Amino acid sequence: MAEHCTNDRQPTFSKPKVELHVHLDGAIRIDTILDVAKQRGILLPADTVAALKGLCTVSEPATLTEFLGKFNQYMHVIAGDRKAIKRIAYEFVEAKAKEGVAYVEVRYSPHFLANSGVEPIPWDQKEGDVTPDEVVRLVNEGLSEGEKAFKVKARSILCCMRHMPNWSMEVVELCKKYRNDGVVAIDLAGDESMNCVAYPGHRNAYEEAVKCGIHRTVHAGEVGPPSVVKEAVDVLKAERIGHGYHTVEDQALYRRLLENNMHFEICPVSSKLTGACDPDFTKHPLIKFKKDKANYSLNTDDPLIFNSTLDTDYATVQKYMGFTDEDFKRLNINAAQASFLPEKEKKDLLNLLYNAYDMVDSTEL
Ligand SMILES: O=c1[nH]cnc2c1ncn2[C@H]1C[C@H](O)[C@@H](CO)O1
Repeated sequence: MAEHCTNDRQPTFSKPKVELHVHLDGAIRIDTILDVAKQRGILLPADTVAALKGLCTVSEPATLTEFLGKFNQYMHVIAGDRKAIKRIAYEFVEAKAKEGVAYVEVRYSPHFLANSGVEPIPWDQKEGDVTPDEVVRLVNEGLSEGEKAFKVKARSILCCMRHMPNWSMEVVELCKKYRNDGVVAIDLAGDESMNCVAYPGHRNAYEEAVKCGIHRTVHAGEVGPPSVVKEAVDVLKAERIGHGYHTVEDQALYRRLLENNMHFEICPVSSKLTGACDPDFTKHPLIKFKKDKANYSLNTDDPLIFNSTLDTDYATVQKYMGFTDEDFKRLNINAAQASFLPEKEKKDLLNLLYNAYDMVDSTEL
């Protein structure tokens, strides 16, 4: 995209930000993929940053299915490698610090990074000994070391995958096991255009999450119809909606979610390049969300694949949707309020934002 952020200019919104929707495996550095491939003796179809970037990124609007295919290019390099898994988590926090993020919730599928105790073994890997459980421990370690090194608060969300309902119960068990080690919620990601209705495996996992007080978000209404959003809210008891653009096509549902102050995790650049929304940003549903004072955040989703940074998203909505600094403050405060942090930590985060934004309290906006 033409309006990409470069490091030599001021960010669109230079105050501390909160990011709630970003995939760890969609946020890996290209040079790290090359480096790990070299170390592991894995031959890639490209051996320079520029060439590999060409294979891993989408620059023109595609479909969600085509976009998800990009993960096939590199996931086998990182999956099943303990050092690499920890490294991508650590480097992720470093990248967020550079973007001015004060708090981030990063999500991933533990099964997609494992090569043992997962059926089927993903990415055509040979069986090894890195289980989904160990993946979570390694990511927790990388995030926690990153937090200390880069002064960014980082928590994680574990993803169930739409096409893999048999993994979901284990995902919620991992959320329970690691709830005191940085895991704050469960998510349901993957190809909503192919699996519209959540399988019983997902429903059971979310029921268990409700029972155990595990926070819940669901990818819904990204490319799928409003009925997926309705199911996410009414059946899976989602507390936040990942994307949710197509909610606006069901007036009654949209009104209800506005009244209930449902939080939408909006990813502008992603929504164009996955074909989720009209590529003309001046027709984006976010304009309606903004007009209606909906509760939403701005997020990168998969910065590796979109060749973007958080600033790309901020610059896009500033340029095409008239977002101002006041709008950015308001949406970041909403993001902090919708975060899955415990109340005391949420309050601290909100105070950090109020101070940085020269605000006394939330009633100012
Ligand atoms: O935008 C997305 N929609 C649905 N699924 C997604 C999106 N971005 C990434 N994913 C999938 C692919 C990843 O491997 C997985 C876990 O992070 O989640």
